[in-house]
Amino acid sequence: MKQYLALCQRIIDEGVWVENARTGKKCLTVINADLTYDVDRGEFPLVTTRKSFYKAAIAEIIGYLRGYDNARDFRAIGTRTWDANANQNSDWLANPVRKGEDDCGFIYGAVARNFPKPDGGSVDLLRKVYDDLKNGKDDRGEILTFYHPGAFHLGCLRPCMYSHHFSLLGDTLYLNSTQRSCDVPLGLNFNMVQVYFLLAIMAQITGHKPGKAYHKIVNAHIYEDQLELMRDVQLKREPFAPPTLKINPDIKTLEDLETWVTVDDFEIEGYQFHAPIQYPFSV
Ligand SMILES: Nc1nc(=O)c2c([nH]1)NC[C@@H]1CN(c3ccc(C(=O)N[C@@H](CCC(=O)O)C(=O)O)cc3)CN21
Ligand SMILES: O=c1ccn([C@H]2C[C@H](O)[C@@H](COP(=O)(O)O)O2)c(=O)[nH]1
Repeated sequence: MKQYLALCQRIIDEGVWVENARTGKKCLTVINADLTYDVDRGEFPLVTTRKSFYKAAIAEIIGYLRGYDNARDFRAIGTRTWDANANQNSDWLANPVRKGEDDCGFIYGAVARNFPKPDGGSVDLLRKVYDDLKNGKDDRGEILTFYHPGAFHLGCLRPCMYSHHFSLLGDTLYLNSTQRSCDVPLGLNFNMVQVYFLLAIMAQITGHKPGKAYHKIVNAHIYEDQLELMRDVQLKREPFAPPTLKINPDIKTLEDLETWVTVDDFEIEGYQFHAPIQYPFSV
């Protein structure tokens, strides 16, 4: 939480205004931030200086792991985060590949679970990483990537947190996640939860202890219409101690995650938070 607030303050102190053509808004921007989550100590990086909807963040990443490609499926598992990008982005609405209401196209997990090979067919990247880790193997390339520059025209948005690289040291699992673009007031609130969650759940279903998760952000920004709320409201509040995430111990395999798991298999203990803040969202 302290590192989150420090990043917000750094953007305000050192950020540079950058025009963004896609949203038509200016963003106060810094380049490069490195966050570390102590998954081994169970410190869940949930924002406490406003109420955070962590179940929606978990639902979103479960949707990625399942390879979802439409906002309806994301809603059914507990998040509305893809509604706007699927249905309100004018470039996407005009794209002939869009399959109608709620379609997101070829994005995130839909790419990773069915990554096209240049010589034909596709690879399921998550299955490869999972099978290797479950067998105690780390070939120094246990990478789940959502990034396929040759397929950007087939989806409503390029992935932001686009790469998750797992490593085994003895029986401890580590994760390095990389994010190219980060909406710090809204998106990062979710992305911190997701990086922690991904290491914790992969450790559980592959039978390892979780170590640290390292989260690299390249372009970290605050949109012009979010600045006042961040500077004058959220940053004036004192953070609380981090809560703990409890994961249903019956989740034992990737198949469990793909089939019966819901957001109610994840609960937090000891979450103290300040009042919600509604930040504007840019499509
Ligand atoms: N501009 C922008 N920022 C993002 O963070 C973002 C995108 N676009 N597009 C793709 C996904 C969608 N994400 C989202 C979308 C909405 C919220 C959001 O509205 N969060 C609210 C309420 C969540 C709830 O009630 O469940 C919040 O206060 O955190 C967060 C992340 C993250 N990504
Ligand atoms: O997980 C996510 C997904 C998206 N974002 C933010 C980062 C940017 O503000 C927009 C994406 O816009 P681009 O023009 O494609 O960079 O969404 C996020 O923070 N986290």
